[in-house]
Amino acid sequence: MDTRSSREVRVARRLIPVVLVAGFLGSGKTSLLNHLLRGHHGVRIGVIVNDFGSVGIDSMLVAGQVDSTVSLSNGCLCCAVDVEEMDAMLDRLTRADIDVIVVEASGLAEPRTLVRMILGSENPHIGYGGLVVLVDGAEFEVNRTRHPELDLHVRMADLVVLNKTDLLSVGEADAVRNRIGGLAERAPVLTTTHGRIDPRLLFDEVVRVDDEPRQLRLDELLLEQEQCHGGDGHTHLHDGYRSITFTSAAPMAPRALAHFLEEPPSGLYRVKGFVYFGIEGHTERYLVQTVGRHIRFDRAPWGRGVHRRTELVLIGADIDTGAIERDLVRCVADPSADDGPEAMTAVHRYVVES
Ligand SMILES: Nc1nc2c(ncn2[C@@H]2O[C@H](COP(=O)(O)OP(=O)(O)OP(=O)(O)O)[C@@H](O)[C@H]2O)c(=O)[nH]1
Repeated sequence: MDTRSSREVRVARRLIPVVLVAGFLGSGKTSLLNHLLRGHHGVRIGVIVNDFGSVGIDSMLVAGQVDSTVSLSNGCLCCAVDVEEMDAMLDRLTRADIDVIVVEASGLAEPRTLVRMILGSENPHIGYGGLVVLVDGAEFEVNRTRHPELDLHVRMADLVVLNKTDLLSVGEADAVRNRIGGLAERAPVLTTTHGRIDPRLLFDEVVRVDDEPRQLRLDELLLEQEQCHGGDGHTHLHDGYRSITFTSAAPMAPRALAHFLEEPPSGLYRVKGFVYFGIEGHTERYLVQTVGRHIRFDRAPWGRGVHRRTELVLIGADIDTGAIERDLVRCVADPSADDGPEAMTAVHRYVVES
């Protein structure tokens, strides 16, 4: 195993991830969205919000996405938008040459409906990017007493962001973190303020070929300013974000790998890369992308001269990298087990045919 950057694993068919940001009223969704829009100038973010006024217009300008932003001025997103309307919005955004779509749910939205909308979308250009649930650390106990459904939202999350920890003592923060950890089970729980999470957890940095000397764009200038003034640039991000790479020249065992992905280790949020199973009739390159427990495989031929091998990038928070490495080593096929093509059914249930 090595620790090369996730950029080095190239997934041939790029899907635009649709990330859902949910959380009770005032939990910090807009703060998180603004943080993403300001802090990640290399990535073109399309946004669907249910209240345009709640997102700083400056930030929208920073992201250069005013034209392709779809705003819903009335009501919560899940009530106002049915699946077809959502698809129309996603179509509009996917045509706008953007890298990631973030849907900010209203504080009263039902995340399950939104997740279904994304998973049920027929748009071939998008992929499920995960459900991020924000929790107001200072108000969680009060809010969950009044709104017991909040526990369920935390349970459904692929990533929980415990926000507003500046308002808590160390002991209070530990207590609410333990409570959330008990609800969220395996989903990573990030502790932060003002929604400042590492954007690399949610989407990849984009490397653009742009060698021309040119003037800095407004967003780049702002980013520079933020970094000069100790703003929320990358240097202040914390919370044990880790990215590790696993490689294997030996084929992987389909059942074992599928099981690993279905029951991911604690704190693991994303897996991406490609897999070589080497089973007769199934020797193509299996591209894999997971968010939380949502798994997707796409098949593609190996490029000419490309070595058949497995290369995975695994991303999470507070993950036990040694244990994950050992788990993956156990997923390498045992030649004496002689897995036949039927073993591939464990993987094929997650294959999306393009
Ligand atoms: N002290 C403190 N205030 C925060 C933090 N994060 C957000 N806030 C403030 O909390 C208020 C609500 O934050 P928003 O980001 O608007 O929350 P929201 O979830 O988008 O709110 P709704 O759209 O009403 O559901 C704002 O005044 C923020 O400035 C934090 O970590 N600490």
